[in-house]
Amino acid sequence: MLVADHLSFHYSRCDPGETPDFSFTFRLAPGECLAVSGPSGAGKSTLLNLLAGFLTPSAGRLCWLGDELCEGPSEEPSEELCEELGDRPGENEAQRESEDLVAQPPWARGMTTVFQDHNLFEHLPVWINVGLGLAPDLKLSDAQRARIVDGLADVGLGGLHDRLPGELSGGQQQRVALLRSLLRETRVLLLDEPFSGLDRDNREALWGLVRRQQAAGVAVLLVSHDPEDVDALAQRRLQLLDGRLVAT
Ligand SMILES: Nc1ncnc2c1ncn2[C@@H]1O[C@H](COP(=O)(O)OP(=O)(O)OP(=O)(O)O)[C@@H](O)[C@H]1O
Repeated sequence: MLVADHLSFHYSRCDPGETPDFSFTFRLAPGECLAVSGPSGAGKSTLLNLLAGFLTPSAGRLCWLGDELCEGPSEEPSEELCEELGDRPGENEAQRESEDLVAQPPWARGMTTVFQDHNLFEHLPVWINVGLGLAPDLKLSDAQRARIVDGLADVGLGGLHDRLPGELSGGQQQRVALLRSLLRETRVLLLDEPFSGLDRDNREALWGLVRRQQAAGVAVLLVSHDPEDVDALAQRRLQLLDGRLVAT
């Protein structure tokens, strides 16, 4: 279970009132897909960046199956979270007061993020871009090479292994980026509008890959405005309003 308990943040360069004080509380089970929507500027990217560890919260806690990913210095955990973690309320209070923030770096969190921009390596061919998701040193086993070939075929890029990203359309680049993330061993997948601009066939193929991850126990947080994507994948949905996640 991924548990965010009053995970809080404020952009320090912003005046009070200019952006909300963000405070995120939710849980996400292994194999579950939670969809998050909200108006532009509501804080969806901020939420993903806090979960992934690219932003540092000012308070609150983030845990995966009792493993502390991030613990803020001042916030006392809710009774609900204590129950989940087997702590007693107040038990760690003295210790927490004397500590600074404890946060695991992004690479240690077991999370994979697919951003709206594709983040592909422009000088490397498609199959290597995908392979980097499986083995950063590119020492790929035969089984891993086969997964790349099968995965590229699954997302309709079967003949394009050796192309450079600049030789692909925007939608094709998006599929390469998504495939790279979906083939990675991960426990939480953070998806930021991952299917926008793709046609129905390609979206369905990618939904299939996400569902396969869920079946393997990967928890998915899907930021999307598209009701079809949400209906296809999400078991639960929340809205982001005024810096808080609320039931839709
Ligand atoms: N680096 C930053 N410094 C100051 N304010 C920021 C920064 N990044 C985002 N913000 C502000 O924080 C708020 C939330 O931004 P965020 O990008 O998380 O929203 P979003 O819901 O992802 O928006 P969109 O749907 O338009 O991508 C906005 O008011 C934005 O202007």
